[in-house]
Amino acid sequence: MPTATALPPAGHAQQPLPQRVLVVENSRAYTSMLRAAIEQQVELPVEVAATLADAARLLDARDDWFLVLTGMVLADGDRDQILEFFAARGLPTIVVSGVYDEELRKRALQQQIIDYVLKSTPDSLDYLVWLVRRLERNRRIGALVVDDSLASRSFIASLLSAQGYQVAHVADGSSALRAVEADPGIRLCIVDQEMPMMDGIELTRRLRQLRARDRMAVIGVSGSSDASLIPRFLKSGANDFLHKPFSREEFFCRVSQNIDQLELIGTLQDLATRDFLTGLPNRRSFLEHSERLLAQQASSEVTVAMIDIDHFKHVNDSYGHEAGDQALRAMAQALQRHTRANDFSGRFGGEEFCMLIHGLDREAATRHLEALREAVQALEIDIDGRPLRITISIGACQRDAQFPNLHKLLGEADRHLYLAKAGGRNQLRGLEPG
Ligand SMILES: Nc1nc2c(ncn2[C@@H]2O[C@H](COP(=O)(O)OP(=O)(O)OP(=O)(O)O)[C@@H](O)[C@H]2O)c(=O)[nH]1
Repeated sequence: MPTATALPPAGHAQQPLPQRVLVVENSRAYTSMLRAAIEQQVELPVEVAATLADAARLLDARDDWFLVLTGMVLADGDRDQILEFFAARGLPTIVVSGVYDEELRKRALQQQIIDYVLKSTPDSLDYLVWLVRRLERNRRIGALVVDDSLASRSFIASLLSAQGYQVAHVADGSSALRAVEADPGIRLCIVDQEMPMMDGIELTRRLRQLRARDRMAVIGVSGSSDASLIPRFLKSGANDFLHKPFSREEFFCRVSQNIDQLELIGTLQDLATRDFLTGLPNRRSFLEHSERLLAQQASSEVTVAMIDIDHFKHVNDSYGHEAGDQALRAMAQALQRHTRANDFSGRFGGEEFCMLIHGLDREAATRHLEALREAVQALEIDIDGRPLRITISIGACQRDAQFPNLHKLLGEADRHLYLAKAGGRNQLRGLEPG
């Protein structure tokens, strides 16, 4: 039986995570710049202590500390005492030092200190802001270490845990494939090459069949001096490669860079597929997703609904464009609340929304859409103390032999939407019996 030591499942942090950052530093000018940068750019609360005694008092007073950034020149402790003080508390700690001292840097990095940053470099503030944001986000990212050597995988897992990741580790390729299949929260896999049964390159190839490069980073590791390993790993779908032995710093830089890249791709994908104002999928995304859902649900009942806010021009004209935007956001939230787990909705454009419902017959789909219409009618949107009410008209169409594809369904739903408007608005058309 393979040895598989899985730490808590990755990617499912339910409880609110600690948010507070402590800056321990005696230079007021630097402290206030650092505090402002973290509070404004990362939006985390920051508190400041000038001495170890201050730090102890603040740390003891609450239990929601996430991170410490400490200087090395404090009135009540020398460098060793400072390092020991924070190491003993077990809090993730970054050393921010005024002078470069190679000996101190080495010692600091051995003490489970996350990083040693020289504050005199011109971009140290930017780097620290990036680092704090990275560590904050890592806590919601699952990482998997695959290595048949317990010592090696425990070491890599401990490096990742120190950077905040939710880490699991397994001893072989088959367990790794099962873990990734079971947990969509795993976004990083560190894969050793030399493993019996399935080597790292083969595992990477199989991992790629489960999850694409833009959803999970795979980093190969090996102590072998075989120069062909790196290109073979990369050609099999790895994002990067690390040669053993590597330093903690190199490991951190490589992993962070790969995760940064995944997040950047995610942001670009969001920009391309989400509507900026409401956060709902946009027209293109709705059409693509619906085509896929329709193909998958070839046999079940499918309803397409076009939903349009009534007299929306009047909302803009009477309350202002900003109020109109607020109404669109409120409408989008109501729509999301009425979108069941396997259904899909989006903003089609302007004040027009759409929904794809599956598995409901005409009667049930009618009840579902009527409930949405009534929920929107009951909304009271607060516009600077003035309540704004809106209604919606809905045109719907169920898939059958006459309307077999998305194009025809949307066309017919749109025709019924027009009838709903012409019939007096605030009503649903298209699902009447007979
Ligand atoms: N505030 C705001 N208004 C928008 C946005 N997109 C479109 N609109 C406005 O939505 C209004 C749509 O008006 P019409 O298409 O004439 O329809 P209507 O007034 O809703 O009337 P009926 O649909 O016939 O009930 C226009 O005034 C657009 O300027 C947006 O993103 N924000």
